[in-house]
Amino acid sequence: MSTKLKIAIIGSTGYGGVELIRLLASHPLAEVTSVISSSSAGTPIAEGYPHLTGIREELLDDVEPDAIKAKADVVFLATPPGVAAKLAPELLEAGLKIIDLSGDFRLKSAELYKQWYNKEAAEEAYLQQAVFGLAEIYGDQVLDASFISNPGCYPTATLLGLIPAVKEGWIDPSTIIIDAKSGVSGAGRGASLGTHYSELNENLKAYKLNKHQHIPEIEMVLSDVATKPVVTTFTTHLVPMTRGIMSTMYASVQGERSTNDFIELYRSYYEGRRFVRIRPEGQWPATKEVWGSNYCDIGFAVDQRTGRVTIVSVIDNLVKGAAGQAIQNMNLMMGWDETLGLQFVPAYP
Ligand SMILES: NC(=O)C1=CN([C@@H]2O[C@H](COP(=O)(O)OP(=O)(O)OC[C@H]3O[C@@H](n4cnc5c(N)ncnc54)[C@H](OP(=O)(O)O)[C@@H]3O)[C@@H](O)[C@H]2O)C=CC1
Ligand SMILES: CC(=O)N[C@@H](CCC(=O)OP(=O)(O)O)C(=O)O
Repeated sequence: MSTKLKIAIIGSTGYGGVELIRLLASHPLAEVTSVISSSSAGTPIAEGYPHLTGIREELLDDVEPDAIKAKADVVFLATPPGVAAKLAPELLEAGLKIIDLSGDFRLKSAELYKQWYNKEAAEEAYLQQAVFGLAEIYGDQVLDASFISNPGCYPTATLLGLIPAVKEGWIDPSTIIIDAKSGVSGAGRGASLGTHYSELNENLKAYKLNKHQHIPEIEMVLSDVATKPVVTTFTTHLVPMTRGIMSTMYASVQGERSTNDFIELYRSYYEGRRFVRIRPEGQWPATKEVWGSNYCDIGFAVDQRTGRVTIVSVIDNLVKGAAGQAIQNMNLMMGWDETLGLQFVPAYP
């Protein structure tokens, strides 16, 4: 009998779920024992995803908590907002470990959740119990957790790019502007007018200005790090590519700091964290340079003329922004090396 950790994936037919399947297929200590769908139970997952032919031939299971409890030790939820809020509590109470990829448990205020997601929040006790799994920053809390709320894709790129400078007081948090761009897989597999080919191809669109649900998530963490309330301007754009997020951030520098000072600060802050790579002076990361990998690459340019720093941070939204970071959190929860099953070299070109 296999001694591997048993994994169930709810939402396995979505982009986040199918990326979990891809990454977990080569995990040395974990195996997927149930792929779950609320709409296609009883059909083979490879029918909707032929790239899984010969890799995952089993039928999709229904969302049935008792069956999940019998088949799994850890449950990943890669479901739309509102689903995990209802499903996670019962699974947690049954003793399962939960990693939720949706936004349902990230915000610790039910009121904020309702305001930004336009839905009723999960029960207060569970909002408080869920650990915000930004692994490089809150890894110590993840170690003891049985319930992880995986950060959003944009917040992952943005926060990893901002936290050291905010924490050290090297930038004025009230001046931060975040200009973020995402590939279309960030919107999930469902078809919509805004994401179909002829709307997207040869096009660049800003969306959800001042209304994006990741604004309170970014502000929650920056306020925690700055130990005072921080508000930011955060603008998202849709780019005609499949994977990738670039967050370009601007802020006023406090004190005399060069580009190299920032590079040294970040290298020291992230020392030993294998998934954050700090670029040398004059080199700014591109999304293709992290494609298919769990890396977050960060580059800097201080402008002595304006007194501002530009910070460029890139991730693959489906890996470090979703499934990869979720597996990194699982590794930490289990007391394993955080890089297990995640040591991919980015696919280039
Ligand atoms: N795409 C990305 O880059 C990122 C996504 N996320 C978040 O992860 C979650 C999943 O995103 P993504 O995979 O892109 O979305 P998709 O739309 O691609 O997939 C969502 C899946 O959820 C399942 N689902 C829908 N309703 C229910 C329900 N009531 N009960 C159980 N399952 C349900 C659907 O499968 P079925 O009908 O078969 O059940 C669907 O395949 C979202 O909350 C998203 O915001 C977070 C970070 C990055
Ligand atoms: C390109 C695109 O549409 N991206 C999505 C990201 C969705 C996401 O990850 O949402 P949660 O973090 O709330 O789960 C968006 O901007 O809403």
